[in-house]
Amino acid sequence: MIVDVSNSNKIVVEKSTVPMKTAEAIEKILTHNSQGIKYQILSNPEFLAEGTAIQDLFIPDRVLIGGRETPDGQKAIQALKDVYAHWVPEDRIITTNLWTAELSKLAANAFLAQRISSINARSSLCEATSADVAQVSHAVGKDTRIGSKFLNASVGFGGSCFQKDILNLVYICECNGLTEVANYWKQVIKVNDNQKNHFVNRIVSSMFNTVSGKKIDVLGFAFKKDTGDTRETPAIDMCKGLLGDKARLSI
Ligand SMILES: NC(=O)C1=CN([C@@H]2O[C@H](COP(=O)(O)OP(=O)(O)OC[C@H]3O[C@@H](n4cnc5c(N)ncnc54)[C@H](O)[C@@H]3O)[C@@H](O)[C@H]2O)C=CC1
Ligand SMILES: O=C(O)[C@H]1O[C@H](OP(=O)(O)OP(=O)(O)OC[C@H]2O[C@@H](n3ccc(=O)[nH]c3=O)[C@H](O)[C@@H]2O)[C@H](O)[C@@H](O)[C@@H]1O
Repeated sequence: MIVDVSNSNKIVVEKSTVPMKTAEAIEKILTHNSQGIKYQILSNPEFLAEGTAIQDLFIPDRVLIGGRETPDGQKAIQALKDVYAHWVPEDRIITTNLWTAELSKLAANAFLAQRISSINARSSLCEATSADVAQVSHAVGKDTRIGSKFLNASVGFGGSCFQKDILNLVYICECNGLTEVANYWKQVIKVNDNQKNHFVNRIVSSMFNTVSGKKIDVLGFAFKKDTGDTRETPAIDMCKGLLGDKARLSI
């Protein structure tokens, strides 16, 4: 499609979160069909979160641009950098090679998800020992090396990206023979699944070990606050668990 409408050299920017080496695949396809036109592919992953999209766009922690380490690649990077320079300070624009940019996006999401699984795993321990997980988070997060963000215990992370991106990372690890590393990341998802089951079990046990025939209202079905997005929301798994015990749900 790009080839059909291109009548001069083009820069193609990858914004979606993609498997590593997608830029290479795009480059091959475009170059193969190029009819003399030159294409530069850039990886410019999106880091916005739902609910804060506009703020994240205007004041991003960083903008990441990956491109080829050739003179043409560097020229393309500079062209995109010039666009962002209209509102993003230069020291927040990071430039790398293509593969680093693609992997950095996956790594960032995996890291965030890992923090949530870490605190959620701790929340089970807190329940077993009468410690207060919110106070543990507060105390741990005060260490500036750790930081306080993304340490809220929850019923498990949801949304369309974290699990998909970790599985993407797992796939890359397995393709490169890094089974142990793949297993490490799989564990983040396993802890998340356990957390969702644990929440259902707690509801059931607090309602005299059965929810059969009982009416339960579900408030807040989206995967997090300030969004109407229900993709991969933990509420789906919770509702399935409760329906499995024949609860009557009102959402
Ligand atoms: N939703 C978000 O807050 C963020 C999303 N992203 C990334 O941006 C990308 C898009 O995310 P969303 O807009 O949420 O997803 P979405 O599912 O709402 O939109 C994806 C679109 O791509 C189309 N599509 C899927 N496969 C295709 C194919 N093979 N060829 C052509 N079109 C195809 C779908 O029809 C759909 O319109 C994903 O890679 C996601 O990881 C990154 C940061 C934030
Ligand atoms: O690649 C993406 O799509 C985006 O994925 C996440 O953004 P998003 O999924 O919109 O939402 P988050 O705010 O990260 O929350 C994800 C899940 O983690 C949960 N969460 C978050 C923080 C926390 O402390 N505890 C916790 O359980 C939320 O409730 C939610 O279910 C990342 O935060 C964005 O940087 C990234 O661009």
